Amino acid sequence: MILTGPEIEAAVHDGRLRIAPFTADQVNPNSYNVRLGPTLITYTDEVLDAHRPNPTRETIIGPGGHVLQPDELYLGHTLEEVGSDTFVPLLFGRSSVGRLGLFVEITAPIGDIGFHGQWTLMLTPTRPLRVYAGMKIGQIMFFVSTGPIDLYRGKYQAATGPQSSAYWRDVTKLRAVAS
Ligand SMILES: O=c1ccn([C@H]2C[C@H](O)[C@@H](COP(=O)(O)OP(=O)(O)OP(=O)(O)O)O2)c(=O)[nH]1
Repeated sequence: MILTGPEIEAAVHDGRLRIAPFTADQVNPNSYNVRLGPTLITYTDEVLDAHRPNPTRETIIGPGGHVLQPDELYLGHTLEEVGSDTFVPLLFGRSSVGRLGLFVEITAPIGDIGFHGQWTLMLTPTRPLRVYAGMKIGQIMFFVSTGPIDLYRGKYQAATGPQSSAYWRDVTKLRAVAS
């Protein structure tokens, strides 16, 4: 089951859902529109290494916006902190943004129950596209869960701003367990 707009609003008011900042005009019939935050990061190495941290360069989107280039992966973030200890959040693009050829996530729309923070957006344009900080870029849906809840304690908890891949932490952890 998916939360309807009025139920999203009710859940924010009674604390089952945390969206900060929250405004009623971002509520959709069955999702909440999230806005693009001002910070983008891009990887600087030509070849990325899944087993190591990869260096990044930061760009702050100015008042005139910033043109995203195809063949580049931009990690952006939501302005809002969104999370719930009750519901399962799923992030998608907005249709109007998809119609401009922009993907806002790559194969990983699922949020964990218990994750709280700004969401990292994986922005990949299909052609050059000027984006603006504060634009309503994506939407998050909330699913009712069933079964006991084991809250998220993962690598991206309490994220502020775009988070580069911490996959390397999985590898470090595996090596520590193996040794
Ligand atoms: O596009 C997305 C998808 C998810 N998240 C957040 C919410 C989610 O709860 C958290 C972790 O996502 P996931 O479980 O897919 O990451 P992981 O690579 O499995 O890391 P972990 O081991 O921390 O779970 O990242 C984002 O910021 N952006």
